[in-house]
Amino acid sequence: MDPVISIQSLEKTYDNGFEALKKVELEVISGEILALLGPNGAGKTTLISTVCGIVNPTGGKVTVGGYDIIHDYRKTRQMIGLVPQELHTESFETVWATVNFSRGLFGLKPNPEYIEGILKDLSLWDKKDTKIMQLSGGMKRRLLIAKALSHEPTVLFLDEPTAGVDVELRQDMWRVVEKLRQNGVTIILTTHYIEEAEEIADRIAIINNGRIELVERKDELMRKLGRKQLTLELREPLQSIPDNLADFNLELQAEGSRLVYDYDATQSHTGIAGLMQALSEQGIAFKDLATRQSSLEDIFIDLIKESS
Ligand SMILES: Nc1ncnc2c1ncn2[C@@H]1O[C@H](COP(=O)(O)OP(=O)(O)OP(=O)(O)O)[C@@H](O)[C@H]1O
Repeated sequence: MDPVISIQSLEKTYDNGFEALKKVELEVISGEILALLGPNGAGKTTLISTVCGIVNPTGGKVTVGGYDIIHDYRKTRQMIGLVPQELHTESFETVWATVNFSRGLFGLKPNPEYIEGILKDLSLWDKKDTKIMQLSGGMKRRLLIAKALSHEPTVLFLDEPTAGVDVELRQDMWRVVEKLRQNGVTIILTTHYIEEAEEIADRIAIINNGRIELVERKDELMRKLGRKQLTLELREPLQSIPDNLADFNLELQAEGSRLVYDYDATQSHTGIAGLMQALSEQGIAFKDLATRQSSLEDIFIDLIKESS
């Protein structure tokens, strides 16, 4: 599959000497949704801003659609839409004028039908004549997306799109993202809500301390690193874990009334059959059982812990 963005040995050292990106390598596949995850200060915004031409790299090479972001910056910027974290203007302009103006900045002919469609998708159509300064916080976020889409980009960056937004806006956003994906737009998003990435991303990239730690298809990542837990609610509480169960990775919880077994779901022998037999030999009966698959969030936390 063709990469639409190719990042090679990308480095960014800020003026104060801080190395925010350290030889970052990443390829973004055309038409995918890539979630870029990482703790605060990991370098997510720096990476996005560099690809978008807002931050100058100090080393390496980035191409978008085959064009170099420095030598062919006009071409690459034309292809990219960026939804930043916040809108900084308190303008007297109307929503309609602002979004059309954004499109004009890219030298494109006016396309009122297209802009109308975006505003409708983002539930902003009835605010088209409202001045920006009169919009609520949530509406300003919607406007940021409309502006980013005004020039019909083929690559869209969303930096923390759902931080602090209400459920309705979140749902609207994901509906728009889904529609864009169906139209072949490539989407790169950063989020602290890992369950969101789990829901919508095709691939996950994890960045930590300015380095890409891992890039993997989401389902593959969950399969490889996902662990499972079996929880048994015991009929009678145990004081301690009996000796014949010592080989199993067990934990006693809830004052001895709950036994939790951690196992690797990818192994052909999970040990569950053996555990059941050992329990029955000990006369330990249970009244209920449940299994739980580790979430992307669990995996993420473990990976970050390991690498720091
Ligand atoms: N202009 C700057 N000058 C010096 N250091 C900077 C500058 N901008 C960012 N940094 C530092 O670079 C590192 C990466 O910042 P960046 O904003 O890219 O992280 P992030 O992953 O987006 O974090 P968050 O999740 O908090 O938004 C941080 O340690 C930050 O303090």
